Amino acid sequence: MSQEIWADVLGYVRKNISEVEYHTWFAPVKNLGVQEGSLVLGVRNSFAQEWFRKHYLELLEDALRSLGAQNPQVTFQVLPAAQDALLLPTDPPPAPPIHTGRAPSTPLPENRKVLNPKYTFENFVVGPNNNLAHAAALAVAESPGKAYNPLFIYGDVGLGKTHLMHAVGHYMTERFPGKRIEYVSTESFTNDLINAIRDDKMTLFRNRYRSVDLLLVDDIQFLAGKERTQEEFFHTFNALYENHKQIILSSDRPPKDIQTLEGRLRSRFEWGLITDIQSPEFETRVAILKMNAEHNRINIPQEVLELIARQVTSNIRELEGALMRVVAFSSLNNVPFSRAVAAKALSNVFAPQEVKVEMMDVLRQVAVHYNMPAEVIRGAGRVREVVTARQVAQYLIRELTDHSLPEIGQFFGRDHSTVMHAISKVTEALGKDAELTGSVDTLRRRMQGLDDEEAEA
Ligand SMILES: Nc1ncnc2c1ncn2[C@@H]1O[C@H](COP(=O)(O)OP(=O)(O)OP(=O)(O)O)[C@@H](O)[C@H]1O
Repeated sequence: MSQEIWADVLGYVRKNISEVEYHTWFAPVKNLGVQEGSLVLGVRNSFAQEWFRKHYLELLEDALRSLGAQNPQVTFQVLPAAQDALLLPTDPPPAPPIHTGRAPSTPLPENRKVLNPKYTFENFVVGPNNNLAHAAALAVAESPGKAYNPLFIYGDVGLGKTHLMHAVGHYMTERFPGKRIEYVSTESFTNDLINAIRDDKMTLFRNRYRSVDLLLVDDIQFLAGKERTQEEFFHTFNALYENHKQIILSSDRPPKDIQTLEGRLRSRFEWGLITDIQSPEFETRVAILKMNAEHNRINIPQEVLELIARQVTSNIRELEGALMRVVAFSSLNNVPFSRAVAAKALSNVFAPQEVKVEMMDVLRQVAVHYNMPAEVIRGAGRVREVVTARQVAQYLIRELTDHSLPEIGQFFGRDHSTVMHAISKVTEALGKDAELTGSVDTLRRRMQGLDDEEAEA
């Protein structure tokens, strides 16, 4: 996690100094972690150490302040191995952290280059919001070119489309060493095409994209309106498809909603399987945070993770960012994790939750939604509709309030295991039962004070 803090600091620094300065001074710096609230940076020699103290200390402190440090501290240490090195060419920046323990057996350098090491199936938390997309991706990884071709995954930003595509790539690299994988965004595909036309290198371009075993194309919605690219992609698609090579496409919307997409491409996109990823529900968000914390060996209490999961509800990239902020805040201020610390760390980024939802609020809303008296929901009735409303109420109370399972149980005159059962019933049905999923979403929005228009913005 200290790598993420450092990445954030570097991002801040980069915006405030010139590129030349950045590469000369910051690229060679080694992040040595946060110790007792102080960011420790390894520099090459004592000259650099002095230079940093004089010229960049304030900037670094500002960067830490933007992460929530109240009394920002930076310490510079001269790296032993580099003590006598001159200020000569810089090291490459550190590789992104690799979270998975398994390394590909015979890694293909080019595959490794294109795939994010973090984006594996092992690191993908499966929930009702993404289980179909996950299952489809796994099926494709196991029998590429045979299960579903193409596999078309769509969903809003930051929900794991790229992660799943790369996971198939990693899986294939491990299972079938020697297979060629190409991952490309639609934008890069377009740029490559433009360059190939300009430089008269179309044969090379075609060979590159038509000789792969797995082609992953991100953000295919950007094909809209690009006729020449669509034409070329059409031929690429056909060549691969006819040779039973796997194609996976991602988009922010289903093919039928991509405007100005040629009919022949649209119909091809619909040949295989179209699957979507929805926003994760509370339990999945907590599970994702938990996995992230464990990978980074951070021991963070469940209740703190739950608070973060309540703040960030739709985008997983932002959810991870929020965890990073909480970790940064607590380590830079040298205070242990707590709900209060987390709330403070996130208060600059997210509006504090204005209304504190109470159990009774949830029950009332559920009663209105299902058109039955609140007391009936709380009562002992076993009629199916009543049981469903009761389970939804318990599920939402757990998600939207801070009450524990025994407290919720008491509120309904039941014990905590009944509540646990209700929650797992609803969790199981989400994504499968459209009516129930719709009810839960509507109720959640209503209670978070979002009307539908705002929620979609
Ligand atoms: N189910 C999941 N389990 C664990 N991490 C996830 C999951 N889904 C998404 N993530 C993480 O969330 C971040 C965003 O995911 P990703 O980049 O795949 O989103 P995306 O849908 O491709 O977004 P965009 O449309 O912006 O490209 C990544 O760090 C990814 O690892």
